Amino acid sequence: MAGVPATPAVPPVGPDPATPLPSPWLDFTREDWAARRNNHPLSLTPDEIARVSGLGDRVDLREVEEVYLPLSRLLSFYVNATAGLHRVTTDFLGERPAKVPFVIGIAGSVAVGKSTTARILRELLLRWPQSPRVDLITTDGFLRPNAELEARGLLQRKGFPESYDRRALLRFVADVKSGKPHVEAPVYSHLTYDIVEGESVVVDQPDVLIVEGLNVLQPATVRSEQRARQVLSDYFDFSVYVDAPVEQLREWYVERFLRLRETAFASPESYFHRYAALTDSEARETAAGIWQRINEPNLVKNVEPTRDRATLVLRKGPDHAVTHIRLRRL
Ligand SMILES: Nc1ncnc2c1ncn2[C@@H]1O[C@H](COP(=O)(O)OP(=O)(O)O)[C@@H](O)[C@H]1O
Ligand SMILES: CC(C)(COP(=O)(O)O)[C@@H](O)C(=O)NCCC(=O)O
Repeated sequence: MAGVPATPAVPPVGPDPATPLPSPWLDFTREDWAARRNNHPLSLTPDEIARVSGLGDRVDLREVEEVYLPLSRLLSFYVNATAGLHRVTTDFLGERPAKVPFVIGIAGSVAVGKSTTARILRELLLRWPQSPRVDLITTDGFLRPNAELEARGLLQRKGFPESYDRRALLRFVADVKSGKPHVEAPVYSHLTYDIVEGESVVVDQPDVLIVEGLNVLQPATVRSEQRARQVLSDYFDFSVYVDAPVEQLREWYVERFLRLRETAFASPESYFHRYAALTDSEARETAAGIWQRINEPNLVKNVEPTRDRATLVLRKGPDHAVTHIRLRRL
């Protein structure tokens, strides 16, 4: 028997929950990204080669030219465009334009290369007329002193969000961003493994401030932060997450530890002086233990979940070579 024609399905009202949202990202292979240089022919000047080489003999100049130089170009466009936005807003308000620094956040795991990325970008940003003064700050200066961490049972949680004075960090960046002169930040020593009492660094109305640290893209987690309704990244004009597979990170951490054993740990002043006498295999085991106890759990729980909040993700493979780049377009 011929069946009764089925009632046509009524399409649901509103977006189909099964339809994926458009991706907010533009994805580039390293080759695609390097080809951006064709639109903006760029090469390192002899001066830049000298300054970047001074950052460490392991930094590959071709990598700098193909990956970081185009990024510094893109950043210089953002700095210009942001200054333009600021100008129209002050015009609209009838206010006198004040100098407002462009703030860049750099996030990622311990040992991924945040400090190196920050230092390379600082050197390269200096070439653009928009950014003659670039200051760099690391968030380790806002770690709580060891005595306080110990009293709170947090000495084995260095680098976790709760080990920082996040309110002081937020205030510091807010002050710099508001154009305040002479803003001071505390200083952390990797040698003594503690805050250096009585020492500070001063940031004095730069054109660009780079803020580098594990947790710079952290959302509000504790109640007092949720009440304050402000987080550090609210003050960022651009942010970079430096990314790499966890096995690779573990290896870089262990390698760096082995190198430090021959250099910094050898100093009697070093908190880790006792590690200087370790054999190779003992040193590897010690480093892998610290990685597994502290840095990897922090990466998994607190750092990596912030990756998608960044404006740009640099994904690295072996030898710190950047293999993929994602740029937020929405
Ligand atoms: N682009 C790079 N090229 C070569 N080596 C790098 C690069 N970035 C970082 N490294 C090396 O990797 C290690 C970790 O880098 P570092 O910048 O100290 O990491 P983080 O600040 O994220 O802990 C260091 O030994 C550094 O010399
Ligand atoms: C100092 C750090 C917390 C990094 O701080 P950051 O500048 O990213 O805020 C980290 O490098 C560290 O020392 N972690 C403790 C575990 C370890 O000894 O590796």
